[in-house]
Amino acid sequence: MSVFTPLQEDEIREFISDYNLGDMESYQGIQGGSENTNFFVTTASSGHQQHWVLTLIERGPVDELPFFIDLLESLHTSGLSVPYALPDRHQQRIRHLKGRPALLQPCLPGEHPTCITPELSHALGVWLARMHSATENTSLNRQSDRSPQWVVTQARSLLRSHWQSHQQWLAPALDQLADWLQSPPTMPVSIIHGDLFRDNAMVSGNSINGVIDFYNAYRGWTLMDMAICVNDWCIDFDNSMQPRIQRKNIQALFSGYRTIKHLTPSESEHWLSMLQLAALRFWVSRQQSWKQQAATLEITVKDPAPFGRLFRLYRELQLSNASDADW
Ligand SMILES: Nc1ncnc2c1ncn2[C@@H]1O[C@H](COP(=O)(O)OP(=O)(O)OP(=O)(O)O)[C@@H](O)[C@H]1O
Ligand SMILES: N[C@@H](CCO)C(=O)O
Repeated sequence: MSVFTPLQEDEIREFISDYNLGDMESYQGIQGGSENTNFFVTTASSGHQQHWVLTLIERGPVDELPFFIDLLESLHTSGLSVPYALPDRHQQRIRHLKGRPALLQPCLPGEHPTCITPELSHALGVWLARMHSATENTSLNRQSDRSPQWVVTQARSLLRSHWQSHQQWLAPALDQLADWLQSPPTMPVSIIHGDLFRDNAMVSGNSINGVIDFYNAYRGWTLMDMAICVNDWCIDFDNSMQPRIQRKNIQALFSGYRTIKHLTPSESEHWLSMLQLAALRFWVSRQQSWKQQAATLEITVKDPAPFGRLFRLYRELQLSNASDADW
């Protein structure tokens, strides 16, 4: 469920009336999210319908909302389709409803992708490169609360509690990642999405209509965004739940990215470490959500295990000295 704070029709109608969008025609709570309360809202003015998403921010970094509002405004201004916060008639973008910060954003058309093709992967690469180019030289800044060091520290703690059965291979893998982070490589940075899974993209066929849910965005390695996308979009799991790398989709994602941005030798050198870090990041965060939310039946908790298997696969590739050409 994702309507944590129910709203009455009158409350939504009054909220919408501050935006000069005409009459509210309909509204509907959105199921499926796990962080915030979202409603689809349709307005009509002079027979022209428009579709919006009303979000009540329930948790997360509320103090940092101005960063997210500025980021989305900046991406929107750069021509990227994102849910920027619409200003009301008083030029307020962040408002309050039922005691929570509330935003009204355009509803992006399309669906979350299910079938990932090389063409769609190429389009994703282009989209990522456009976002990175748009933000690399801005003053926008935010530190991640899930930094690489945080990921390794949390993983070591989980190794002692929930992941003891992985001790033999995982302990040295974490030591190696920690060593790598002791002298982090110099690689390009920008504001990155940080969570661009399939369920944070809206697509039609092989086109990306837009990207949503920027609440994990921060200034960091652009290669991390590539790795997060590859791990969700370009990996399938076979019948025995083992990860299978979809190489054509990875190549297409990179070729799309390269139409706008170059990759540096340092990025090529550290790609396998970045894939590991990205897999570990979500193995850790899903395991923590599992612990925290197992008792909350209303929230769908995603299975951490696939990211553990993926991290292990990358570790084995690293130990076998696999070159890019081998996989
Ligand atoms: N601007 C938008 N345009 C179209 N659909 C949207 C938009 N915002 C949200 N949605 C829909 O609502 C769903 C939940 O939104 P969102 O992912 O932002 O919620 P959340 O609670 O932060 O969820 P989670 O963190 O679990 O992804 C999305 O998967 C999408 O289907
Ligand atoms: N995309 C994340 C959840 C939201 O951060 C995951 O699949 O674990």
